[in-house]
Amino acid sequence: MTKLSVNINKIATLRNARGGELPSVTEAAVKLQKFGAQGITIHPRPDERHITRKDVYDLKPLVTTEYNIEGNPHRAFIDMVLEVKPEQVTLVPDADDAITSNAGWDCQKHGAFLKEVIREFNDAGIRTSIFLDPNPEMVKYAAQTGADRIELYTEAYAKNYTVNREQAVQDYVKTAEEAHLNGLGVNAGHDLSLDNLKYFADTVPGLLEVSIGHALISEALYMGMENTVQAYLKRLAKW
Ligand SMILES: CC(=O)[C@@H](O)[C@H](O)COP(=O)(O)O
Ligand SMILES: NCC(=O)COP(=O)(O)O
Repeated sequence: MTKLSVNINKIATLRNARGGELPSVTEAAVKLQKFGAQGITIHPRPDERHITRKDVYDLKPLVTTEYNIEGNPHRAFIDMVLEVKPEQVTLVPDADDAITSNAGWDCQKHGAFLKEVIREFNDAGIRTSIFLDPNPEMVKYAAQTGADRIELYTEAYAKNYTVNREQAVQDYVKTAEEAHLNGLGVNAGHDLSLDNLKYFADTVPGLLEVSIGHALISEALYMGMENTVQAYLKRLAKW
């Protein structure tokens, strides 16, 4: 079964537009889980443009499914995650000024650094996942870091899905297969949507979790949160 973790960054983007508490990030997290989300993902960025440090702590007691915190492991991020102790941390090599995540790790180049950081999270009992481009060659280096999982960066898939979906998914299948051979679990995310999710989940072997934010929160504006979460869960169902 592939779990649906809803990324609520965009709820915070909307809230921050006015500086108040509407819409509430915590209320959204509670409702999304009630409507069937099997996890909540956030990506607190250093400039707090959407999720703030306060949100990270406020959400902890309210996420009763699986709490996944994404980010670039600068010292302040590492310390916050160690304090909050989510079920999973996803390491993403974002530049501080990146508009959104735009690349996976070069685990060959940054292997020693990742190994050190991942040991800290492992010691605290927090599952680790590292954001990776669909490149099977990179998997053995990812495995050497001691990470539990990889998260496949699906922007290229989403972009090419409408052009040629068989071709768009190929490298993801190969990378997932290589990950399984190396004992790594496989997550995926970025620009997944109601349109492109089903084919990806049906085709990539052993997909444990998808984290979806931008499209899901946008679709919820039209369809409502409950209908939207249910529609995503249907795309992930195997029967
Ligand atoms: C790690 C990842 O894939 C991202 O999709 C990210 O969580 C989205 O961040 P923004 O919401 O800041 O674009
Ligand atoms: N890890 C990916 C994520 O959390 C959400 O990405 P997106 O759906 O907002 O592109």
